[in-house]
Amino acid sequence: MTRVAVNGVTGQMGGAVIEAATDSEVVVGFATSDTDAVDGVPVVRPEDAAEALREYDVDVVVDFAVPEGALTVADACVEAGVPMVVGTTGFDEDGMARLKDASESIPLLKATNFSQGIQVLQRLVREAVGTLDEYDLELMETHHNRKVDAPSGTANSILDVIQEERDVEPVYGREGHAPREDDEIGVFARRAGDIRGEHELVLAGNDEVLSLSHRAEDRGVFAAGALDAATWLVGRDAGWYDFSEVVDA
Ligand SMILES: NC(=O)C1=CN([C@@H]2O[C@H](COP(=O)(O)OP(=O)(O)OC[C@H]3O[C@@H](n4cnc5c(N)ncnc54)[C@H](O)[C@@H]3O)[C@@H](O)[C@H]2O)C=CC1
Ligand SMILES: O=C(O)C1=N[C@H](C(=O)O)C[C@H](O)C1
Repeated sequence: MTRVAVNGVTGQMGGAVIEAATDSEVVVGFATSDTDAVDGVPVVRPEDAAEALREYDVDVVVDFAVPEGALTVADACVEAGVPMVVGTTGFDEDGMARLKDASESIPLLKATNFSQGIQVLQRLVREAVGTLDEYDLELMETHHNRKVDAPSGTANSILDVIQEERDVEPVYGREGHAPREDDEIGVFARRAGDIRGEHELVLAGNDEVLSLSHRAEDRGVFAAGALDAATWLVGRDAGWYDFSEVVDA
Protein backbone atom coordinates (compact mmCIF):
# COMPACT_ATOMS: atom_id res chain seq x y z
CA MET A 1 0.00 0.00 0.00
CA THR A 2 1.45 3.41 -1.01
CA ARG A 3 2.49 5.49 2.04
CA VAL A 4 1.39 9.11 1.44
CA ALA A 5 2.20 12.37 3.18
CA VAL A 6 -0.31 15.19 2.62
CA ASN A 7 0.89 18.79 2.55
CA GLY A 8 -1.93 21.11 3.63
CA VAL A 9 -3.43 18.24 5.60
CA THR A 10 -5.70 20.43 7.77
CA GLY A 11 -7.32 22.10 4.74
CA GLN A 12 -10.38 21.26 2.69
CA MET A 13 -8.39 19.24 0.17
CA GLY A 14 -6.24 17.66 2.86
CA GLY A 15 -9.38 16.25 4.44
CA ALA A 16 -10.64 15.07 1.05
CA VAL A 17 -7.39 13.20 0.39
CA ILE A 18 -7.54 11.47 3.79
CA GLU A 19 -11.15 10.46 3.06
CA ALA A 20 -10.35 9.24 -0.46
CA ALA A 21 -7.24 7.24 0.55
CA THR A 22 -8.50 3.65 0.39
CA ASP A 23 -5.78 2.00 -1.77
CA SER A 24 -3.15 4.29 -0.19
CA GLU A 25 -2.36 5.13 3.42
CA VAL A 26 -1.93 8.72 4.65
CA VAL A 27 0.76 8.28 7.31
CA VAL A 28 1.63 11.93 8.08
CA GLY A 29 0.56 15.44 7.16
CA PHE A 30 2.17 18.89 7.01
CA ALA A 31 0.46 22.15 7.98
CA THR A 32 1.22 25.37 9.79
CA SER A 33 -1.72 25.03 12.16
CA ASP A 34 -1.04 23.93 15.78
CA THR A 35 -3.11 20.77 15.42
CA ASP A 36 -1.24 17.61 16.55
CA ALA A 37 -3.34 15.30 14.38
CA VAL A 38 -6.29 15.31 12.00
CA ASP A 39 -8.47 12.20 11.57
CA GLY A 40 -5.73 10.23 13.34
CA VAL A 41 -3.01 11.48 10.96
CA PRO A 42 -0.08 13.09 12.80
CA VAL A 43 0.53 16.72 11.74
CA VAL A 44 4.09 18.02 11.40
CA ARG A 45 5.25 21.56 10.67
CA PRO A 46 6.54 22.02 7.10
CA GLU A 47 10.03 22.99 8.27
CA ASP A 48 10.34 19.51 9.84
CA ALA A 49 9.08 17.71 6.71
CA ALA A 50 12.39 16.16 5.57
CA GLU A 51 12.86 14.36 8.89
CA ALA A 52 9.20 13.26 8.92
CA LEU A 53 9.44 11.86 5.38
CA ARG A 54 12.20 9.54 6.59
CA GLU A 55 10.63 8.78 9.99
CA TYR A 56 7.28 7.76 8.46
CA ASP A 57 8.88 6.00 5.46
CA VAL A 58 6.83 8.09 3.01
CA ASP A 59 6.62 6.89 -0.62
CA VAL A 60 5.13 10.10 -2.08
CA VAL A 61 3.86 13.53 -1.05
CA VAL A 62 0.46 14.86 -2.19
CA ASP A 63 0.32 18.65 -1.91
CA PHE A 64 -2.73 20.87 -1.60
CA ALA A 65 -1.54 23.88 0.41
CA VAL A 66 -0.24 27.35 -0.49
CA PRO A 67 2.65 28.10 -2.85
CA GLU A 68 5.08 28.98 -0.02
CA GLY A 69 4.25 25.75 1.76
CA ALA A 70 4.47 23.64 -1.37
CA LEU A 71 7.96 25.00 -2.07
CA THR A 72 9.12 24.33 1.50
CA VAL A 73 7.94 20.73 1.22
CA ALA A 74 9.40 20.38 -2.29
CA ASP A 75 12.81 21.21 -0.82
CA ALA A 76 12.20 18.53 1.83
CA CYS A 77 11.24 16.02 -0.88
CA VAL A 78 14.50 16.74 -2.73
CA GLU A 79 16.47 16.31 0.53
CA ALA A 80 14.72 13.02 1.33
CA GLY A 81 14.48 11.76 -2.28
CA VAL A 82 10.66 11.50 -2.19
CA PRO A 83 8.40 12.04 -5.26
CA MET A 84 5.86 14.88 -5.09
CA VAL A 85 2.41 15.45 -6.57
CA VAL A 86 1.68 19.19 -6.57
CA GLY A 87 -1.93 20.36 -6.57
CA THR A 88 -1.45 23.80 -5.03
CA THR A 89 -2.20 26.65 -7.46
CA GLY A 90 -1.18 30.31 -7.58
CA PHE A 91 2.58 29.97 -8.08
CA ASP A 92 4.46 32.93 -9.55
CA GLU A 93 7.22 32.50 -12.13
CA ASP A 94 9.88 32.08 -9.46
CA GLY A 95 7.83 29.42 -7.72
CA MET A 96 7.33 27.50 -10.95
CA ALA A 97 11.07 27.70 -11.61
CA ARG A 98 11.79 26.28 -8.14
CA LEU A 99 9.42 23.37 -8.79
CA LYS A 100 11.14 22.69 -12.14
CA ASP A 101 14.49 22.71 -10.31
CA ALA A 102 13.15 20.18 -7.81
CA SER A 103 12.11 17.91 -10.69
CA GLU A 104 15.79 17.64 -11.62
CA SER A 105 16.20 15.56 -8.43
CA ILE A 106 12.82 13.89 -7.83
CA PRO A 107 9.79 12.77 -9.88
CA LEU A 108 7.37 15.72 -9.69
CA LEU A 109 3.86 15.80 -11.17
CA LYS A 110 1.95 19.11 -11.08
CA ALA A 111 -1.65 19.63 -12.14
CA THR A 112 -3.91 22.62 -11.58
CA ASN A 113 -6.86 20.24 -11.73
CA PHE A 114 -6.83 16.53 -10.90
CA SER A 115 -10.26 15.74 -12.36
CA GLN A 116 -10.37 13.58 -15.48
CA GLY A 117 -13.19 15.79 -16.80
CA ILE A 118 -10.99 18.87 -16.98
CA GLN A 119 -8.33 16.85 -18.81
CA VAL A 120 -10.97 16.00 -21.44
CA LEU A 121 -12.31 19.58 -21.43
CA GLN A 122 -8.82 20.87 -22.29
CA ARG A 123 -8.64 18.47 -25.26
CA LEU A 124 -12.10 19.61 -26.45
CA VAL A 125 -11.06 23.27 -26.04
CA ARG A 126 -8.00 22.72 -28.23
CA GLU A 127 -10.16 21.13 -30.97
CA ALA A 128 -12.92 23.77 -30.77
CA VAL A 129 -10.60 26.81 -30.69
CA GLY A 130 -8.49 25.40 -33.53
CA THR A 131 -11.56 24.73 -35.69
CA LEU A 132 -13.73 27.78 -34.89
CA ASP A 133 -10.79 30.11 -35.34
CA GLU A 134 -12.84 33.30 -36.01
CA TYR A 135 -15.25 32.92 -33.06
CA ASP A 136 -15.16 35.19 -30.01
CA LEU A 137 -13.89 33.45 -26.87
CA GLU A 138 -14.91 34.18 -23.27
CA LEU A 139 -13.79 32.18 -20.20
CA MET A 140 -15.44 32.08 -16.75
CA GLU A 141 -14.63 30.21 -13.54
CA THR A 142 -16.57 30.02 -10.30
CA HIS A 143 -15.28 28.85 -6.90
CA HIS A 144 -16.00 28.99 -3.19
CA ASN A 145 -15.62 32.25 -1.29
CA ARG A 146 -12.40 31.10 0.45
CA LYS A 147 -10.37 30.91 -2.76
CA VAL A 148 -7.57 33.50 -2.71
CA ASP A 149 -6.06 33.07 -6.17
CA ALA A 150 -7.82 34.33 -9.31
CA PRO A 151 -8.22 33.34 -12.01
CA SER A 152 -8.11 29.69 -10.95
CA GLY A 153 -5.15 27.56 -11.89
CA THR A 154 -7.50 25.54 -14.08
CA ALA A 155 -8.64 28.67 -15.92
CA ASN A 156 -5.00 29.63 -16.50
CA SER A 157 -4.30 26.13 -17.83
CA ILE A 158 -7.28 26.40 -20.20
CA LEU A 159 -5.96 29.81 -21.29
CA ASP A 160 -2.56 28.24 -21.98
CA VAL A 161 -4.21 25.70 -24.29
CA ILE A 162 -6.15 28.45 -26.08
CA GLN A 163 -3.02 30.60 -26.55
CA GLU A 164 -1.22 27.62 -28.10
CA GLU A 165 -3.95 27.64 -30.76
CA ARG A 166 -4.65 31.37 -31.22
CA ASP A 167 -3.10 34.78 -30.46
CA VAL A 168 -5.52 36.19 -27.88
CA GLU A 169 -5.05 38.87 -25.23
CA PRO A 170 -6.79 38.17 -21.88
CA VAL A 171 -9.01 40.95 -20.51
CA TYR A 172 -9.52 40.21 -16.80
CA GLY A 173 -13.03 41.46 -16.03
CA ARG A 174 -14.56 44.39 -17.88
CA GLU A 175 -15.74 47.83 -16.81
CA GLY A 176 -15.99 51.29 -18.40
CA HIS A 177 -16.90 52.01 -22.01
CA ALA A 178 -14.91 50.43 -24.83
CA PRO A 179 -15.56 48.13 -27.80
CA ARG A 180 -14.48 44.48 -27.63
CA GLU A 181 -11.36 43.94 -29.70
CA ASP A 182 -11.28 40.89 -32.00
CA ASP A 183 -8.18 39.39 -30.30
CA GLU A 184 -9.60 39.69 -26.75
CA ILE A 185 -10.63 36.83 -24.46
CA GLY A 186 -12.63 37.92 -21.45
CA VAL A 187 -11.58 36.05 -18.27
CA PHE A 188 -13.95 36.21 -15.28
CA ALA A 189 -13.70 34.79 -11.75
CA ARG A 190 -16.74 34.48 -9.50
CA ARG A 191 -16.48 33.63 -5.78
CA ALA A 192 -19.54 32.43 -3.85
CA GLY A 193 -20.62 29.91 -1.24
CA ASP A 194 -18.77 26.61 -1.24
CA ILE A 195 -18.82 26.03 -5.00
CA ARG A 196 -16.27 23.27 -5.65
CA GLY A 197 -15.14 24.47 -9.10
CA GLU A 198 -16.92 25.41 -12.36
CA HIS A 199 -15.30 26.36 -15.66
CA GLU A 200 -16.93 27.44 -18.92
CA LEU A 201 -15.54 28.50 -22.29
CA VAL A 202 -17.97 30.20 -24.70
CA LEU A 203 -17.19 30.31 -28.41
CA ALA A 204 -19.56 32.67 -30.26
CA GLY A 205 -19.81 33.60 -33.94
CA ASN A 206 -21.49 32.76 -37.25
CA ASP A 207 -24.96 32.98 -35.66
CA GLU A 208 -24.19 30.21 -33.13
CA VAL A 209 -22.74 29.71 -29.65
CA LEU A 210 -20.76 26.69 -28.42
CA SER A 211 -20.32 26.32 -24.63
CA LEU A 212 -17.79 23.88 -23.16
CA SER A 213 -18.14 23.52 -19.39
CA HIS A 214 -17.19 21.39 -16.38
CA ARG A 215 -18.52 21.30 -12.84
CA ALA A 216 -16.87 19.52 -9.93
CA GLU A 217 -19.50 18.33 -7.49
CA ASP A 218 -17.20 17.10 -4.70
CA ARG A 219 -13.55 17.67 -3.77
CA GLY A 220 -13.23 13.90 -3.78
CA VAL A 221 -12.81 14.01 -7.56
CA PHE A 222 -9.60 16.01 -7.17
CA ALA A 223 -8.40 13.87 -4.26
CA ALA A 224 -8.94 10.63 -6.19
CA GLY A 225 -7.06 11.98 -9.21
CA ALA A 226 -4.16 13.17 -7.07
CA LEU A 227 -3.91 9.79 -5.31
CA ASP A 228 -3.96 7.99 -8.69
CA ALA A 229 -1.15 10.29 -9.81
CA ALA A 230 0.76 9.61 -6.59
CA THR A 231 0.65 5.83 -7.01
CA TRP A 232 1.57 6.19 -10.68
CA LEU A 233 4.55 8.46 -9.86
CA VAL A 234 6.26 6.20 -7.28
CA GLY A 235 9.30 4.42 -8.73
CA ARG A 236 9.72 6.70 -11.77
CA ASP A 237 12.89 8.58 -12.67
CA ALA A 238 13.41 12.16 -11.59
CA GLY A 239 11.59 14.53 -13.95
CA TRP A 240 8.58 16.72 -14.69
CA TYR A 241 5.37 14.72 -15.30
CA ASP A 242 1.86 15.65 -16.43
CA PHE A 243 -1.51 14.37 -15.20
CA SER A 244 -2.51 13.61 -18.81
CA GLU A 245 0.03 10.73 -18.68
CA VAL A 246 -1.88 9.25 -15.72
CA VAL A 247 -5.29 9.71 -17.38
CA ASP A 248 -4.03 8.02 -20.57
CA ALA A 249 -2.21 5.19 -18.72
N1 LIG B 1 -5.06 20.69 -8.47
C1 LIG B 1 -6.29 20.44 -8.05
O1 LIG B 1 -6.99 19.51 -8.55
C2 LIG B 1 -6.85 21.24 -6.94
C3 LIG B 1 -6.10 22.25 -6.40
N2 LIG B 1 -6.56 22.95 -5.33
C4 LIG B 1 -5.64 23.92 -4.74
O2 LIG B 1 -5.16 23.38 -3.51
C5 LIG B 1 -4.83 24.46 -2.62
C6 LIG B 1 -5.51 24.21 -1.29
O3 LIG B 1 -6.90 24.29 -1.46
P1 LIG B 1 -7.87 24.12 -0.16
O4 LIG B 1 -7.60 22.81 0.47
O5 LIG B 1 -9.25 24.48 -0.58
O6 LIG B 1 -7.29 25.28 0.78
P2 LIG B 1 -7.41 25.41 2.39
O7 LIG B 1 -7.18 26.84 2.68
O8 LIG B 1 -8.64 24.72 2.86
O9 LIG B 1 -6.15 24.55 2.93
C7 LIG B 1 -4.85 25.05 2.80
C8 LIG B 1 -3.97 24.23 3.72
O10 LIG B 1 -2.63 24.67 3.60
C9 LIG B 1 -2.09 24.82 4.92
N3 LIG B 1 -0.97 25.76 4.87
C10 LIG B 1 -0.99 27.10 4.94
N4 LIG B 1 0.28 27.56 4.90
C11 LIG B 1 1.08 26.47 4.79
C12 LIG B 1 2.49 26.28 4.70
N5 LIG B 1 3.32 27.33 4.68
N6 LIG B 1 2.96 25.03 4.60
C13 LIG B 1 2.11 23.95 4.59
N7 LIG B 1 0.77 24.06 4.67
C14 LIG B 1 0.28 25.33 4.78
C15 LIG B 1 -3.24 25.28 5.77
O11 LIG B 1 -2.97 25.02 7.13
C16 LIG B 1 -4.34 24.37 5.23
O12 LIG B 1 -4.20 23.10 5.82
C17 LIG B 1 -5.24 25.74 -3.34
O13 LIG B 1 -4.10 26.28 -3.98
C18 LIG B 1 -6.23 25.25 -4.39
O14 LIG B 1 -6.28 26.09 -5.54
C19 LIG B 1 -7.78 22.71 -4.75
C20 LIG B 1 -8.58 21.72 -5.27
C21 LIG B 1 -8.19 20.92 -6.42
O1 LIG C 1 -9.41 26.25 -4.92
C1 LIG C 1 -10.11 25.28 -5.33
O2 LIG C 1 -11.07 24.78 -4.71
C2 LIG C 1 -9.74 24.71 -6.66
N1 LIG C 1 -8.63 25.15 -7.20
C3 LIG C 1 -8.05 24.62 -8.39
C4 LIG C 1 -7.80 25.75 -9.37
O3 LIG C 1 -7.32 26.82 -8.89
O4 LIG C 1 -8.04 25.54 -10.58
C5 LIG C 1 -8.77 23.42 -8.95
C6 LIG C 1 -10.25 23.36 -8.70
O5 LIG C 1 -10.92 24.18 -9.62
C7 LIG C 1 -10.60 23.68 -7.27
